[in-house]
Parts: sequence; C-alpha cells; structure tokens
Amino acid sequence: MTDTHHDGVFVTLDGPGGVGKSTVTAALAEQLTTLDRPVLATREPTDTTLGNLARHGTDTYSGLPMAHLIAADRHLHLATEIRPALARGAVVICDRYIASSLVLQRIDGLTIDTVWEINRHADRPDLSVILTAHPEALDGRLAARGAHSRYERMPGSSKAEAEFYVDAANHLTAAGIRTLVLDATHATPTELARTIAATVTALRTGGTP
Ligand SMILES: Nc1ncnc2c1ncn2[C@@H]1O[C@H](COP(=O)(O)OP(=O)(O)OP(=O)(O)O)[C@@H](O)[C@H]1O
Ligand SMILES: Cc1cn([C@H]2C[C@H](O)[C@@H](COP(=O)(O)O)O2)c(=O)[nH]c1=O
Repeated sequence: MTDTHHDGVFVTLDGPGGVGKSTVTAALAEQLTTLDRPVLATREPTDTTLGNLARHGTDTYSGLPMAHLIAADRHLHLATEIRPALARGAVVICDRYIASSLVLQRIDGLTIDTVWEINRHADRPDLSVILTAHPEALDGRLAARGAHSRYERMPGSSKAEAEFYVDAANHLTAAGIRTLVLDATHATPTELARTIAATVTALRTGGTP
C-alpha cells in the first residue's frame, strides 16, 4: 500500500458482517465532533454508480472481477473524497476498507497476497480498527437485522469471517499499519467508539495510543 503525508487522520473500521461497523462509525463521528477539526464519516463501497455495482452485485460478481471492482471504487473514493478531506486536516472514518478485501475476496478464493497486490496503490490508513465478536453473537445480529449480501447469507459465514479477520489483522500489523482489534461481543457501540476516539486523539497529539 502507498504511504501518504497529510494533516488529517485516516481511520478505517472493518469486521465480520453485522459486527457493528456502521453503528460504531456513527458513534465515533459523533464523539469526535468535540475535536477542533472536521470529521468525515464515509463507507465502502461508495454511494456512487461504481460503488453500488459492488454493493448490490455480490450475487453477480465474485473472485477477481469483484476484487477489481472494489479496488476501482476504492481509488475513486480516495481521489474524490478521502484525500481531499485529509488534506483539509479532517479525521476520516471509513466503514470498510482494505481489511474487508483481505477477508471477503479471500472467501471468494483469492489469496491474501493477490488481494494485497491488487490494492498496492491504495493509501495506508493511519489506524485500522478491526471489530470482532463471537460467531454466535454475529449470527444473532444478522438474523435480527437481515443479511446484506451473498457473503452474509453463506452458511458459517460469521465463523469464517471472524477467523479470516485474525489473519487480516496480522497481515496489516506485519505491514506496519497500526491495527487495533476490539471485541464487540459485549461492549456497547458507545464504549467501542470511546476506545477508538482515545486512540485517534493520542495519534494526533503524538502520544502512544
Ligand atoms: N456493540 C453492539 N452490541 C450489540 N448490538 C450491536 C452492536 N453494534 C451493532 N449492533 C446491532 O447489530 C446490528 C448490525 O449492526 P451494523 O449494521 O452496524 O453492523 P455492520 O458491521 O455495519 O454490518 P454489515 O457488515 O452488514 O455492514 C444492528 O442491528 C445493530 O443495532
Ligand atoms: C469494502 C468491501 C466491500 N465488499 C462488499 C461486501 C458487501 O457485499 C458490500 C458491503 O456491504 P455491507 O452493507 O457493508 O456489508 O461490499 C467486498 O466484497 N470487499 C470489500 O473490500
């Protein structure tokens, strides 16, 4: 992945389907409004024609075509939203980023190395947060809310995703990306957001998170 220099903080949130990424993203954005800088909460796939093709196309696309579709949307996202916001000094919170690709495209049969290579020109986040939870808790949340995609409808998806996220977190750490793994089985979204906000604040002030 590509190193960038900017005045903002680029935070990404990933984790298995239904773990609470969108809920925690919203809670984190709310908590960070006390900072003296803009906050952009955004998500992948993006809400664009290209992003919607990926988001709503999981029954049509898989494997390499899906991996490249997601990466194309990621580059569009970086160019049009993320980099301009970081250049303005914003905290950018992105609901799903590279870790989701390392897990979901791997479920489609690609290797971590192939997915990493496809994303080599994407920007490195300053902090990659991986939310995790017991598979039974994930199944319960998905059943209550409803599945969003082919990945979430797959039998055993919660356990498979949770296991692959362990590998993804290790891969990101080995690549030198600051990675924070948080257990969302019992913690509330507000508590999780508070932990992430403290890490973001420490990053900004140059402290040790
Ligand atoms: N920490 C939590 N504890 C209990 N329930 C939660 C928690 N976080 C989120 N939920 C609930 O779990 C469900 C899934 O949450 P959410 O949609 O935020 O997950 P997600 O990870 O963004 O899902 P997806 O991967 O499908 O995009 C929602 O009904 C939400 O209210
Ligand atoms: C970022 C990213 C996304 N996807 C796919 C997986 C899902 O079908 C959608 C995301 O929808 P959700 O409501 O957030 O679950 O996009 C993917 O396959 N790989 C990725 O890297």
